[in-house]
Amino acid sequence: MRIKRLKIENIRSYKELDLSFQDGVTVVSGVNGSGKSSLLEACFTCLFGSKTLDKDFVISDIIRKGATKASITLEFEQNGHDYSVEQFFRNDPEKGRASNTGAILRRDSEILFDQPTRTYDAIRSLLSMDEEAYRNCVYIRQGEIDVLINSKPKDRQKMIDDLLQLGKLEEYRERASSARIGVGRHQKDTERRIREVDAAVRAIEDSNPAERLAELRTLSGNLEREIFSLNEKRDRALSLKEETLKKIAEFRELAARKTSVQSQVKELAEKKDRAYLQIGSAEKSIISARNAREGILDRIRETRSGHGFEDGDLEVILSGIESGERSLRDRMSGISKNRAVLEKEQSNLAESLAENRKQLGELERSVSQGKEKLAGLQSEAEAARARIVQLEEKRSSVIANLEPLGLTVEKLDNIEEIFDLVTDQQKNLHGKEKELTVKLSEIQERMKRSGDLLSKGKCPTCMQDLKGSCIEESTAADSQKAKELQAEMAALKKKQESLDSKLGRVREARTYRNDMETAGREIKSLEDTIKGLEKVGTEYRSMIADYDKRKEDLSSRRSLIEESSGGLQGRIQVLKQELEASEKEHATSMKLIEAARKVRMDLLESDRIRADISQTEERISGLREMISIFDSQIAEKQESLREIDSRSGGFDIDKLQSLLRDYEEAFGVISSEIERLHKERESVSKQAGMLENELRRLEEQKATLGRLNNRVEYLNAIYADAEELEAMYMRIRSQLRSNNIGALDTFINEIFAFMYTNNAYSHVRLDADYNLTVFEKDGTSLEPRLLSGGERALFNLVLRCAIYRLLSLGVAGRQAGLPPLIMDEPTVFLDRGHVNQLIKLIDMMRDIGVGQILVVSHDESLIDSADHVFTVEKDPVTNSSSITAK
Ligand SMILES: Nc1ncnc2c1ncn2[C@@H]1O[C@H](COP(=O)(O)OP(=O)(O)OP(=O)(O)O)[C@@H](O)[C@H]1O
Ligand SMILES: [Zn+2]
Repeated sequence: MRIKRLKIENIRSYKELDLSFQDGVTVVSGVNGSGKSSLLEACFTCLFGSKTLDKDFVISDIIRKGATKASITLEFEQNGHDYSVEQFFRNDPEKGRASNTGAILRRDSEILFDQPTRTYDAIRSLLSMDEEAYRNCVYIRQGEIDVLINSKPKDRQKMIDDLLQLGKLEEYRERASSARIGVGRHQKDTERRIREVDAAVRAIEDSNPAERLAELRTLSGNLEREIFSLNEKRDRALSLKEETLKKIAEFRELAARKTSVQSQVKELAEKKDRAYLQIGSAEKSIISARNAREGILDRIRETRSGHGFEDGDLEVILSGIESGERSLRDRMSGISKNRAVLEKEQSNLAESLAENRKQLGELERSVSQGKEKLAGLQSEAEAARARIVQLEEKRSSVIANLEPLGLTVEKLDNIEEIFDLVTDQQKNLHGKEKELTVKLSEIQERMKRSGDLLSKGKCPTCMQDLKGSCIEESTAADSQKAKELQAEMAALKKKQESLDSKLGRVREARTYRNDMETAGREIKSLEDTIKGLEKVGTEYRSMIADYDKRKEDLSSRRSLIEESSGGLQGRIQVLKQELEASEKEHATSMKLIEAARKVRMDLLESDRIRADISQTEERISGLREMISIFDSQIAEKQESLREIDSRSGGFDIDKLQSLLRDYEEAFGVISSEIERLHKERESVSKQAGMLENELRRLEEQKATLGRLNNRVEYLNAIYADAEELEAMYMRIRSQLRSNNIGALDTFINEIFAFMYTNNAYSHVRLDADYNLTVFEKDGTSLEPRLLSGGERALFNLVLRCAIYRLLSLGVAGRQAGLPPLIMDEPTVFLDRGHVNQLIKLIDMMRDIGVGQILVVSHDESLIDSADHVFTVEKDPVTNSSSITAK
């Protein structure tokens, strides 16, 4: 086993640590309390989990104070594989609970186990040691240096046996022993079973089951025979009973038949009565039919003589009358048709007459309208002419008015130009007047201001005297100018007045011109109107003449129509008379036809009645026949009644019924006896079945007995084998042990001689019972516990190194996994000389193949001789340990 790496989180004084280990001797040094032992403990705890805790320690002690989670990971090599163990811890200070929450074992990075107990078992078998062996051999804790020496030989023996794999042999021996004991138990069980089965077999055989079975079978045969004879008796009783029943049934059937035949006879008699009644009513109906027929024949004779056809075939007569009537009807319809044609013609004439009258009326209306219109037109033309005359007069009065204005008719054409000219001149004069007014008012204003100043006498600004100044002069000029302007203004006014009067005349002339123009236009339009009116008047006149002509035509046509209408009327009258005559004739022939048809109907009726009568007579004779059939049937039935009476006379029904009761009782008694015997037979066969079962069981038990005897023999053989095996394991172990003890004794003495530098003791002995004895030079023997502290430490080292040497020889394949040697403060009790020897011993251990040696020590020479040094320090501030490797 080679430790390669250790990782710590929150264990004891370590907050965190990741440390690699090398081969060879590593010395761990540091001041007290720096964390050296904690490092070794961490390795130990990582391998064996919470099993490493001493009785005074709990899990929360190894978790760093204040932390709630902690873990340790140890990587190591064993038998060519890389292993890693991880342990997880959790602390809950509030609940005061801490636990090992998980453990994972990996081989070559693959998880093998992930649960603390499984991991613990796996590590134990992988290292071939438990935590105790590890602590006693691999890892010597501080202060536990003499445990191996001080322990009882028995414990020492167990421990060394374990390390040397002798424990396995003991295990096998124990297994063989418990197998032997198990087999022994089986033997005993089986033997007890044999005794039980044997007793059961004997008990069955003692009760004689075969004999009992034979007895029961005989009994069963007797019962069978008895049942058979009773069954025969019962069958007889049954057949007698059935016979009697049959007779009773026969009697009952005859009685039923009699009743049915009697009711049939009654029914037939009733039917016969009904037939007689029917015959009576039929004969009555025949008499009344004959009377009715006589009546009808009388009526026929009467009608014939009344209409004159007493004799002759009725059909021939009727068809003669009917053909006469048809030709008469044809003629009548011919006349009616002709008459209708004529009447139509006449109504046509009346219509055209009415049309003619209407047209004439219309024409007359048009003529009178035309004349009225014509008169209106003429008066309109008259009025227009009068108006023209009026207008002419007005025109000549206008012309007369022009002269006083100094104008002629010709000049009126230019009156607009004249008007424009005069207006322009007037505007011009207005402009000049305004100019003059402005100038005049300016001057007058100036003159007023100067007058005011002059009246004050002095200039208000410069106080100069105004008399004789320029102002006086200009005021005089202004008044001169004002006079001139006023004169000019007066002239202008005069001119304006003359222009105004001229404009008045021109305006007047303009209205005259307008009047003349309007009158001219009106005259022109009036003349047009008159022309139009005259034209329309001519049209009307010719239209009226036209109408007059058409009126004449219409009147002449009218007289023509009236004439032909008179002719038609005459012809219609003639046709009417003809029709009346025909109708009379027709009515007579219709009456004749009616009478003949009535006779025909009566004849048919009389025939029908005659047929009815003969039918009824037939029915009567049928009914009579039926009555005679009924009579013969009744006679038949009465015959069979007599027969039934004679047959039923042989039965005594009371006797039959008492017999039936007797038979039934006998049947019941026999049946219950049979039932009882059946039950008895059943119980017998049940008992026989039980006995048969018992016999079968006897056979089975005998077979079981045979099997059990075989098994006991087999178990005896196995028991002997197990006993032999147990003894063999014991022999092998003690042989190996004595061999090992011999070797161990030799190594102990060799190493002791090497280590021990004083001269007191000669040698040591380890006997077959693992007792250790030390001998002085003079041969005196001492127990190790009597040695001094330093001597005990020395002995312990010697013993352990001897065991390592033995292991290194490869006991039971152990060699490959030789564990590291771990020592915590081994020099404590040693003097200088022995410390030096320890250094040499360590070298020797490395030479025999202990790959890793881990020593906690302050000793300088030990540190100097180390291959590697770990220096451990604890930071006083964080209270956390750390390690530096050299
Ligand atoms: N659960 C814990 N939490 C925190 N610190 C702890 C815990 N258990 C122990 N310690 C501290 O760990 C420190 C290191 O102890 P350790 O036994 O490893 O010291 P050491 O280096 O072996 O000293 P010595 O030379 O005296 O043997 C101690 O100072 C102790 O107070
Ligand atoms: Zn002035």
